[in-house]
Amino acid sequence: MAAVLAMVARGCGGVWRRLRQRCAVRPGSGPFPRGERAVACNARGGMMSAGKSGLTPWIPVVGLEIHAQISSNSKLFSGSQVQFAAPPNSLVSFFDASLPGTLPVLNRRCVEAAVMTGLALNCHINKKSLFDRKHYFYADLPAGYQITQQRVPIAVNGSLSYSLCIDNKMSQMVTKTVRIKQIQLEQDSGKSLHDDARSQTLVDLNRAGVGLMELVMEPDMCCGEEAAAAVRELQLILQTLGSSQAVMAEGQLRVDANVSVHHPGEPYGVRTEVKNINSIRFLAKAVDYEIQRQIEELGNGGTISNETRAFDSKLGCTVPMRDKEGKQDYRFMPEPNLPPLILYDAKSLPANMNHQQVINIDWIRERLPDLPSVKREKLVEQYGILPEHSFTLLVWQQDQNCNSRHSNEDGLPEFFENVVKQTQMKPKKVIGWILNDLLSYLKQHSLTVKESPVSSFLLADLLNLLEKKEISSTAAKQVLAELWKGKGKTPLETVKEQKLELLQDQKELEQICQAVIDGQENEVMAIKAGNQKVLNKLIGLVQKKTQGRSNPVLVKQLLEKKLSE
Ligand SMILES: Nc1ncnc2c1ncn2[C@@H]1O[C@H](COP(=O)(O)OP(=O)(O)OP(=O)(O)O)[C@@H](O)[C@H]1O
Ligand SMILES: [Mg+2]
Ligand SMILES: [Mg+2]
Repeated sequence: MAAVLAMVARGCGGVWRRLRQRCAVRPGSGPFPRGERAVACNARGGMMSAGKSGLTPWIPVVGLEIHAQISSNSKLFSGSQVQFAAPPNSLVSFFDASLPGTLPVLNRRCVEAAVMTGLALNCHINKKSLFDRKHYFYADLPAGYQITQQRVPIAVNGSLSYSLCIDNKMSQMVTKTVRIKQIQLEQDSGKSLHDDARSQTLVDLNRAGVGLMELVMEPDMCCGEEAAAAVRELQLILQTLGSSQAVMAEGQLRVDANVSVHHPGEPYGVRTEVKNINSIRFLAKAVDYEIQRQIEELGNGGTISNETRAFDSKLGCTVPMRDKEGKQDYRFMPEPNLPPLILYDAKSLPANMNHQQVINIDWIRERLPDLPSVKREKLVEQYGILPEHSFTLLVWQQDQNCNSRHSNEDGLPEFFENVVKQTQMKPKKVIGWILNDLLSYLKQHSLTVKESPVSSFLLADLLNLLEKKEISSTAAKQVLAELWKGKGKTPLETVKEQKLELLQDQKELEQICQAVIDGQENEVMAIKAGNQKVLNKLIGLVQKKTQGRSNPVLVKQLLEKKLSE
């Protein structure tokens, strides 16, 4: 065990600690009742787990398949509208319902979105990709097959870099990379609505035929935290590109987590697949649960079968759904109604070609927006803020996108930049006001940046007063609290109304300092005996007496002078 514990170094240490605490607190009970276990990271960032005996470490392996709904007005092969929560079966064309004689017509927007996503994820874009039929029987799949890209997908061999904090500390971030095996275009299925009361199942085909990108990642991850961080970054990239709104709560981003464990030097273990996880928090929990369950099972002499499981968010565990397709034959065959999808680049584009009829990969590449990683780098370079602060700015924006459905609106980074443009305060100081003060208000009131009653202009105005030493930072916080009430007053008006101007009268300030010194004999003795920390208490008392209107630097000087007399 000691050897395994020594490996807690990077990445998933927080998970390890939580799991260990759970085991320590509830020995022999809970979801993993037997045996001691530990999960830690090895040097390459992988998580290692000791089984029952504690002698043979386990290496968990995690690979994700992600279905991202393409942001498009119409479906992948039909003109039906795409809309969330429309009345059941109100957005269904004859093709979506698989009426005989109907044919697919490929949606250009969906292809462009997949190319954009592939380029953003450093993929090779195949200039020729193929469509296939994947057969399976289910009530919400009227054709009996799904059109997908099994043999030659549109994009292959990419990578996604993502960062995660060690032990939940923003200051200790590591960056990792997961390989993207492929991105394929495919149709979504309909939805089965189970009516338990009447023991019947109803089918809604609104979602049938909506364009999806399936992103298949290589099994490069090793714990729930890594999987969660990778999906977070992917979500932000998709939203930045506009290729998917990626709102998980609306099923626009669904994750299948493949998990296995094996001993070092041995081949990968049999994987189970936890299907359709629709929240990043649940993803992390499902993966970690599944790792522990498999270790437990194998440690007790059992075996892992290649099965499909679901995550029960109420119980916090995974449960079997059905056996995996080792037994199920999808009977893949080429889709006869769709020719190969041909894309061009600047070199291969035929002369005199009508641009409306072709897709030029280079044209799309040139128009890619700045990706989140580039945005973060620019923020750090341009404004000198810490990398972890740039991270918080973008992650907060992402949370907003997911909650507010305005994924393309200006977010926190833009707010920060606008404040910086309008104030003389240094960006390094401005970021503190945004991340500590503004964010806590927004969080408290569950508001988006757009809904903030304090605009970037107002905040800049306030910070200018502070910069010009017209108010103290304590007073600035009071003004911010007032501005937050949204009464339409300017910071200066608020300062005047509440009499928060900095005390300029040095004589008055000296008198107040003297009064504080006279009333704090013990503290004065402590300071004189060399305990300088106590000075802060006296500064605080002066601030209190002046209702935060004194300049703490000046107060410190005055107190020091008086105490040395
Ligand atoms: N031993 C393993 N442990 C964990 N994950 C694995 C392992 N082997 C493969 N994977 C992951 O399993 C996933 C396989 O996805 P892929 O789409 O290729 O096949 P599939 O799950 O059989 O197909 P589908 O679910 O689309 O019908 C990939 O994300 C891959 O990284
Ligand atoms: Mg797959
Ligand atoms: Mg799968």
